[in-house]
Amino acid sequence: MSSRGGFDFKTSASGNHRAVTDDGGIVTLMEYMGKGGENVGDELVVLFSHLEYACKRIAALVASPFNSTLGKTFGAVGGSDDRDKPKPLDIVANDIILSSLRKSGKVSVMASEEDDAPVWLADDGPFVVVLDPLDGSRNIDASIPTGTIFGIYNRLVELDHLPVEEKGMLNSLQSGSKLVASGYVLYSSATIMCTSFGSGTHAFTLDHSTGDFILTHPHIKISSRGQIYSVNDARYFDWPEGLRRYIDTVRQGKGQHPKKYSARYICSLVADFHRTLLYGGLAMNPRDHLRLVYEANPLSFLAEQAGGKGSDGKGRILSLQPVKLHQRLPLFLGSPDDIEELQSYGDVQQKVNPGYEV
Ligand SMILES: O=P(O)(O)OC[C@H]1O[C@](O)(COP(=O)(O)O)[C@@H](O)[C@@H]1O
Repeated sequence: MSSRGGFDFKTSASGNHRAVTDDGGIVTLMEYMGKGGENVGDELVVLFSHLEYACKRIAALVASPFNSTLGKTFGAVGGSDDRDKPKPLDIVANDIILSSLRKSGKVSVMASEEDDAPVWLADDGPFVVVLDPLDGSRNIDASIPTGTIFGIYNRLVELDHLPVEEKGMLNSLQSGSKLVASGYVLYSSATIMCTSFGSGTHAFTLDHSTGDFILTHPHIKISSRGQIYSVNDARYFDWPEGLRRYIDTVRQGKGQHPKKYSARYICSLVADFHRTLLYGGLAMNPRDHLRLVYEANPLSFLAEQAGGKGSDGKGRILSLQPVKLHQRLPLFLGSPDDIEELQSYGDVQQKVNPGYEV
């Protein structure tokens, strides 16, 4: 048994850790963040308690028998013709999170993949939240896993004097290296919140009987190499030469790691990344598709905190300065040695993007 952050960690025969209190009890997310654990500060705890509540509502919604109607895309929402139509689930998820963050009083601005511009919430909110409320929502009707991705920054107080629109935008365009915390919530057979406050990556599993997120995966360590690559393989003929050579090499077991790699692709970023964190290897989307602010930065932060890497195929994601809120880029996440080997092929970013239909 070892001790970290005020809690003891028991190691099972399989090598997994489980956090326990002195009296053998379990550790909830709120306890872990609080004074007996990481002590991240009361304001962040309040923010997380609201985010946690919102994500539990989304978890219930994606598992609801009524979401087969809710999940359908009805085109633009908001016009008078749309008044009685159900909203797509990613818009509903966005509304749920916005309302929770507003109630927390701890968020000055929220920038969401679903909104054209950041939404200013409270002048004195200490934090900025960027998020993708329901990634992978195209999978909902087949009950394939989806997820919420979020990043949290401090409000830049030196910008307080600027007009709301301007300071909202500049606060939301902070570099990933300034993240205070980030995370995702995976809605799958289990609902899992995986998060980092800058000292390791930890996953908490929702206990539906109590409504608490329980620490189940403290200090996740991604293996230096894996044996799995995750990519939309049907795009092979649109890939650049370097990426084709890399994938051809590792699937034949002729790479630096002399093992034949296997392919896995759920086409739901949170699920593909979660598997990669736990099993190692690479999760990638080589075309300009995923968003720097809402997806690449928060997930790269988690990858690095677990000992892995987040790259755009050339260099470190967290060192990039976002210039546009909805900026898209190629994304490669995973085991450090696998990412380095991939980058050594040079030409791995997909330049052509012909507009795929599925
Ligand atoms: O079509 P591709 O290139 O395989 O992209 C799939 C990726 O797109 C996503 O569905 C996100 O796309 P959206 O932001 O358009 O929903 C990810 O969950 C998934 O990893």
